[in-house]
Amino acid sequence: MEAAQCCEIHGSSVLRSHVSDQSAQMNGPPPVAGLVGEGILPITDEVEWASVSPRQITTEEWQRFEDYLKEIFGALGMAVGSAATADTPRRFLRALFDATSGYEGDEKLVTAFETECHGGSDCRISQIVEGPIPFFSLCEHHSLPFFGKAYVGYIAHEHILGLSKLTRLVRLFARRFSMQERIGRQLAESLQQILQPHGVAVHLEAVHLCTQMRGVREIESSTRTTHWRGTYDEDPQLRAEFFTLCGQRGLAGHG
Ligand SMILES: Nc1nc2c(ncn2[C@@H]2O[C@H](COP(=O)(O)OP(=O)(O)OP(=O)(O)O)[C@@H](O)[C@H]2O)c(=O)[nH]1
Ligand SMILES: [Zn+2]
Repeated sequence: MEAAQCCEIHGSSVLRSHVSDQSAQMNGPPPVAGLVGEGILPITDEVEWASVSPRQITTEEWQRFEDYLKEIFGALGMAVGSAATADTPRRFLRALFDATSGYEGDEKLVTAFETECHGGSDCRISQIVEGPIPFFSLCEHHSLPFFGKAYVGYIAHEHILGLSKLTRLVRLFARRFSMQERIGRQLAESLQQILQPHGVAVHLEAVHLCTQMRGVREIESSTRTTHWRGTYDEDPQLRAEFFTLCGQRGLAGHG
């Protein structure tokens, strides 16, 4: 289905972003890094994704956190101090820091290309759908993982995004303490802002360990969320086509 009035690729890079270096992340105390603010991203010709509130953990704080964890793990029953567990607090902290790297932004996130859409009926483009994009997040209620697949679609107007940037955008928002609904909303809102497309569609399927390994201990169900903007909001046929393009790959983690 031809979904909207639009475009062919014109070819110039028009949007760029910048954020701090993350290369030292896995090697001990984390570097100072920028924090992308909650919600909508500021989009201008020179996109700045960073520097809202740096994540700063000093060497002293890092050591203190390791000590807290050693005490907690020990109280829970871990044989702390054995050859196998001596570094567990440090590993755990690093893993948490890595899992929340979305707060630091992504310096390679935004490269968009101009299209030739001028809104005329002779200028049309169909849906662009990327997925499944695997993601991992931590629920902010229990700090336990939830993970699954994201599908992101849009109908371009004057700009399209480099395909890899859709994956980067999913990970930017997922790799934080979050909620599934928020990740979907942030994806929809940021794409709307970056590209000002005719429409945006976001579908997430995930399983939440906080409902599987504890609490209700429900291991069969998954959680599916959708967010629609623009033409998707108005057109059920477009939404149906989006799901067809997603391929109905099955439940999170099995697709
Ligand atoms: N809507 C939504 N809820 C979530 C998400 N992640 C976790 N939750 C829910 O957050 C709720 C927190 O509820 P509480 O009653 O405060 O916590 P709890 O006592 O641990 O609740 P139970 O998990 O039911 O045992 C739970 O129902 C979780 O299932 C999410 O991404 N979206
Ligand atoms: Zn939870």
